[in-house]
Amino acid sequence: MSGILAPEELTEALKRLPGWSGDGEGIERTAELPGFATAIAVVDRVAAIAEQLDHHPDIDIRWRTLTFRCSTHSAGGVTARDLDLAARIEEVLAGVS
Ligand SMILES: C[C@H](O)[C@H](O)[C@H]1CNC2=NC(N)=NC(=O)C2=N1
Repeated sequence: MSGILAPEELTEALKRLPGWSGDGEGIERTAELPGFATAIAVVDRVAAIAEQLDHHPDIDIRWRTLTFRCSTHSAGGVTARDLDLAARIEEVLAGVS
């Protein structure tokens, strides 16, 4: 089981995740894609990764703007699993924009 990150650990981790911000409650990033179809393709790839990891982000879809929010519901905060998921979301975004 991963535990909730200490505030200093979270601050350090966010330095390695440009574009992501957050606090003990969750981390998030917004990304604007070239269009709606691309945004949905990103959501589809992230969904496959989330199923693999058994760890799922909250996703807000507004036309071509996506907001991903990662927190570990069962732990009530941000854990290493959220950092891993955020890094994987970054890989997907890097592949399309
Ligand atoms: C049973 C299953 O492992 C849990 O419900 C998982 C699924 N995905 C999850 N995703 C996130 N973000 N937090 C969780 O606590 C969580 N729990």
